[in-house]
Amino acid sequence: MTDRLPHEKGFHVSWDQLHRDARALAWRLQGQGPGEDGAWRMVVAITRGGMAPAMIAARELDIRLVDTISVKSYSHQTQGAAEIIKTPDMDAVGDGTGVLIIDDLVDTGKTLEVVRALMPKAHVATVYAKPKGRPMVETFITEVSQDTWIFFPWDMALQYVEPYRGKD
Ligand SMILES: O=P(O)(O)OC[C@H]1O[C@H](OP(=O)(O)OP(=O)(O)O)[C@H](O)[C@@H]1O
Ligand SMILES: O=c1[nH]c(=O)c2nc[nH]c2[nH]1
Ligand SMILES: [Mg+2]
Repeated sequence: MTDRLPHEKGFHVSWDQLHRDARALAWRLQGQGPGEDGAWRMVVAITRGGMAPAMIAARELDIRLVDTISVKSYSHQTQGAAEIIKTPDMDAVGDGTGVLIIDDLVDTGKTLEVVRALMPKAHVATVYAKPKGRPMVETFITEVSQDTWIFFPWDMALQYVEPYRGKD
């Protein structure tokens, strides 16, 4: 086992940055819904990564109806087939009109492929997007290259690093 990750680039996101970017996403979505005054009816967070940005966006957009969909596809950084293991309340979702689906990021788009099939009329928004999955998302904030791994604050901890001098 190596302590280096098999990805060329890392994009490290702090809690503060995530909060700012999720609020920017909400700002972009505000008034774009199909309801009166462009309101959205409901938020569906894709667990687990979508829950933090969904909570922040729901707060900013004053949406009280929030549900989750659980999709399992990655084990660490290796992807398998995407599978829905828990659906939201489909009576509330209906055909998806006025529903905002929120995730932290789209990478290959496989997760969103199965989510979209369940709620075809919903609006899909992610905070971050990689080029391959970008066509699966209607609204996003920041794009990173396909060979970048995004590190989220819930997967990291502050730790001591050696100064540059003395490393070699
Ligand atoms: O576009 P894709 O290639 O499908 O990848 C994107 C998905 O992968 C990650 O979730 P993951 O399945 O790792 O689960 P988690 O949110 O519970 O960490 C991320 O949060 C997205 O949901
Ligand atoms: O934390 C993560 N960062 C990523 O870049 C990514 N891509 C798929 N799934 C991911 N999870
Ligand atoms: Mg996820």
